[in-house]
Amino acid sequence: MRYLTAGESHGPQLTALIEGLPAGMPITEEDINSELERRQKGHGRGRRMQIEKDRAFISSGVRHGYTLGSPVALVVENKDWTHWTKIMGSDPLAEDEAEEVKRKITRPRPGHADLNGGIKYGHRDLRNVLERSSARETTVRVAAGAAAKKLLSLLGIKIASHVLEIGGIKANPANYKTLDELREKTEASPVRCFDQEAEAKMMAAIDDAKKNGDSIGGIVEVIAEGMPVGVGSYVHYDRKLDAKLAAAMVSINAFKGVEIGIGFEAAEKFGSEVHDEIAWNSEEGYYRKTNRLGGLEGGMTTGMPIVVRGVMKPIPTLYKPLKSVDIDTKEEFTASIERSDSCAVPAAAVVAEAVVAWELASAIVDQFPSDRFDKLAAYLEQYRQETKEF
Ligand SMILES: Cc1cc2nc3c(=O)[nH]c(=O)nc-3n(C[C@H](O)[C@H](O)[C@H](O)COP(=O)(O)O)c2cc1C
Ligand SMILES: C=C(O[C@@H]1CC(C(=O)O)=C[C@@H](OP(=O)(O)O)[C@H]1O)C(=O)O
Repeated sequence: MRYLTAGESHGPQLTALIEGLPAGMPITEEDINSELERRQKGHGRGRRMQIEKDRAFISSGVRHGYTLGSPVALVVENKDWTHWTKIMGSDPLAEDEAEEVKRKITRPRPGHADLNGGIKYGHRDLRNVLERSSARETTVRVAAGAAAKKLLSLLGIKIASHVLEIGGIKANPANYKTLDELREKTEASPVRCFDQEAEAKMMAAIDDAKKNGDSIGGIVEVIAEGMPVGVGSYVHYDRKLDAKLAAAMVSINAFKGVEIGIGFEAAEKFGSEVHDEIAWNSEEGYYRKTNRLGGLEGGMTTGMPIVVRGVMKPIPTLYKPLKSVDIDTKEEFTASIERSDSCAVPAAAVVAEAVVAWELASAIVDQFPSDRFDKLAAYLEQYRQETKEF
């Protein structure tokens, strides 16, 4: 399975084009819209989120609520577009109006793609870079992820995400019995945090950063339960599922690191404290007595919950701006900004959930017979039984 996205932050629309969803899988716009709504929430978001009301339109590949096996295209309109029709229009501009219409940007923002992208593509108007490098694109990544989540849920695989840390405030380890309970608690939290004490402190930290014209980052965690054993492969570097998950997480705007299972903590432990002992019973088949390796060994699923964490750097656009250099005059300047998020970690947790869902669904579709959804579901059921008795 694969997907591409298109669209500029202030252009008319964003699109995700998905190939490989099995035919005959039930899906509705509501399945996608509920995920889009989750991504828009979170304490610390800026004024843009008050303008947008993200809704997906399924423009192809689905008929009467079922996938056709043909490419699925998902379109989300940018409501802000109405304010940018001239600035972002595709029609050529008359020479005398060009400069004033374009809202040309010659001042690259530290921490953004502006300068590198301008140099690479030869754009002296850095708007041509920032329009696409903006995290607005994560809207349609979440839309594609929603289709993947639907496939997973129909195959009995659950996925959830939550925030572990914001601006140095750490949540106590989430203590939950089921993923549904984790989800219920974190959905109700303005920072998607299970620990209510930490939640209050995180919100205060976001408010403080905003008051000081600054921004903060944090850590999110994604957990998926119910993956069959042996998804992914050890035989080639590019078939290892842990590698795909790591790439997917770091591909999210502002994500700078990934951990699987106990992650970096493994560096300070003995092997006997890290590796998960293997056991078997007739009900579950093989299982691990612990899950410190986060459901992945040798680039394949173990059948235990998949646990992936990602770290998001603080948002780069600051009301207390950093210094940079104007690419036309080469003079130093201090940037002035109109609007920005001060913390988008809660929203990024939803994006992380979407990209992990995509990689898991994709690995399943690529590994098992999947032209037809009913055949895939039946095959997977049989495979699960076989792996239990192996
Ligand atoms: C959900 C989300 C919202 C974001 N909002 C902003 C924002 O309002 N302002 C900003 O400067 N960066 C924001 N970012 C981060 C930038 O898009 C990102 O740092 C930039 O494109 C450079 O990419 P890099 O940090 O991955 O190198 C956001 C990221 C995510 C995931
Ligand atoms: C629009 C979204 O996030 C945007 C991501 C973003 C950036 O630089 O990444 C900058 C801001 O956009 P604008 O420049 O229009 O104020 C955020 O609002 C979104 O998440 O839907």
